[in-house]
This record gives sequence, structure tokens and C-alpha cells, in this order.
Amino acid sequence: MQALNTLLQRQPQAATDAVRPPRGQVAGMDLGHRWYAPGTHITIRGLDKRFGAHTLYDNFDLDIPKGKLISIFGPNGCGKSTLINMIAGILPYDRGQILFDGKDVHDTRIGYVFQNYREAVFPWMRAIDNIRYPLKYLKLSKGEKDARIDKLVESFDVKIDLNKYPYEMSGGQQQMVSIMRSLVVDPEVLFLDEPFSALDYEMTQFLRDRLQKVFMEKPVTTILVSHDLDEAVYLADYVLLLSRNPTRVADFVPFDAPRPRTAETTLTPDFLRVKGHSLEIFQREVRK
Ligand SMILES: Nc1ncnc2c1ncn2[C@@H]1O[C@H](COP(=O)(O)OP(=O)(O)OP(=O)(O)O)[C@@H](O)[C@H]1O
Repeated sequence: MQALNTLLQRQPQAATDAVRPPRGQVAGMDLGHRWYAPGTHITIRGLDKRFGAHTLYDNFDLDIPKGKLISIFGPNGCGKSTLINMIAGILPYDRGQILFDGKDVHDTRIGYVFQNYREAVFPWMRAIDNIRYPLKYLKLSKGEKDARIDKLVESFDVKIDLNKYPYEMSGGQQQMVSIMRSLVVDPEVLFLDEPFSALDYEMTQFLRDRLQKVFMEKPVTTILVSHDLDEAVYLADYVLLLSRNPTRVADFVPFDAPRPRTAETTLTPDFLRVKGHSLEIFQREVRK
């Protein structure tokens, strides 16, 4: 709950001299001593993370493109959640730099959906108040806030009564509330840590489709951790395959099937090729 509160209460601050990146740290320019390409949103350089004597990340570099959905897939315990938590600014790292368009995470609006929705939604608030909650930290008029909520409710095609409390809702409905709450701030970056793994198939399909719809309306840089390779490929613009520790990028595989993707997408040669290739890399890493 602590991490959640920190995230929900984080307001983008005006850039100050203390947090403004040094001259030259803009997309397409030299970031310190390394080049990064135009179109890059998040740059990770020289990241180290240790848990006690165990080195999880050692001088790790990664570029994440803007407005794309990246699925992270890799062996158990390779550090998928640790990576997104470090990028989202809720877990400290030992060394390195993570910048968003040259900005610090504290100057970036982010949305985060946790796997465990039961601990993520506020049980004492109605669904609608859960969704509205992060807006109290943004400088918007009441009319603007209402308009945001109305648009989200419309996008998600919500059929349930949002005046209900979480305990009156199914797990899938609670996770939908959690996803809507992460989107209401109009995030620059959206983090999804296994958001569907505890949900039934029907609800998973529904929420994947809603997410795709929102993403098509406005492509927001999204980082998804998934244990389901079909899901990882189905939703992704790129599948980031991680190795065993110390964690490296094993591959970064593009998948550019048109959206919205449907059940038919999973039967296309392109989908089967990307999935087959990803599985091969995964099995190679697991055997190491
Ligand atoms: N707070 C912590 N203290 C000590 N070790 C930790 C901590 N958090 C994670 N680890 C260790 O770091 C490694 C990576 O954990 P992480 O949860 O990031 O992996 P993951 O790839 O998301 O795992 P999974 O596939 O099981 O979801 C694991 O070995 C884990 O035990």
C-alpha cells in the first residue's frame, strides 16, 4: 500500500535545476557518453541492482521506444518485476540512470497496475471514488475531472454500477477499477505487472480488449510483465526477452500486426513466428 500511495500521490513537478537533465540529454542526443535514438522514451543506462550478495542487474542498458507496448517475458525470478519497479521509481537501484524523455521519473506522470488488485483498490471507497482519487493531485477543474471520468467509463464500456464498493464486485471488476484509476491521470507511461494473471478467461479477454482500445485511441508507452507468452506477444509492439541473472536483454522482438488484434491474429504466420522465436530464446535461457 505504501508503494501505491507514493505512486498515486506523485505529482509531476515543474523541472527544477536540481532535476533538469544536463544540456544535451534530449532524445536523439548524447546521454552522457552514449547515443540514444530518436523515438526513444525511456533510457536506462548502467543500472546495477543487488539484493544482499545477489547481483540481479549489472551495468544494464535498455532503450524503450515512445508510444509502444513492450511485453517483458523471461525465466522465473530473472527480475521482471524488479525492473519495472525500478523504472516506475518505487524501488531504488544501486547505480545507473533512468530518464523519461530526458526527465526524472518524478517529473513524469505514470500509471501502475498491480497484479494483486485486492491490495491495490481502496476498500473504503466506492469504485468511482477509487478511479477519481488520483485526480485530486492534478490541477484540473471539476468539469475537466468529470469529463475524464466520463470518457474512461465510455471507453471501457462499463456496464456495472460504479457506486459499488470493491467488496461488492468480482475480482475482474476490481481490476478494471484499478486499470481505470491508472489511466485517469492520462499517464505518459503505463506499467502493468501481470494484471490479468488472477482473473478468469472471460474477464481477461474483456480487459485486454479494453486496454487495446484505449491504447489505439492514444498510444501511451506501456510496459507489461506477463507470464503468458501468448498474451505477451498478442498485446506487444515489442517482446523484451530477459536472460537469467545477472539479467541481460536476450532479445527485443518486434511484432507489428495491426490493431485491434483478435483471436485470428494468433493464427497468423507472423504471430506464430514471433511466439516460436521467443519460446526458443526463453528455453535457451532457462537451460543456462
Ligand atoms: N525485496 C527483495 N529482497 C531480496 N530479494 C528479492 C527482493 N525482491 C526480489 N528479490 C529477488 O530478486 C529476484 C528477481 O525477483 P523479481 O520478482 O523481480 O523476478 P520476476 O522475474 O518478476 O519473478 P517471477 O517470474 O517469479 O514473477 C528473485 O530471485 C527474487 O527472489
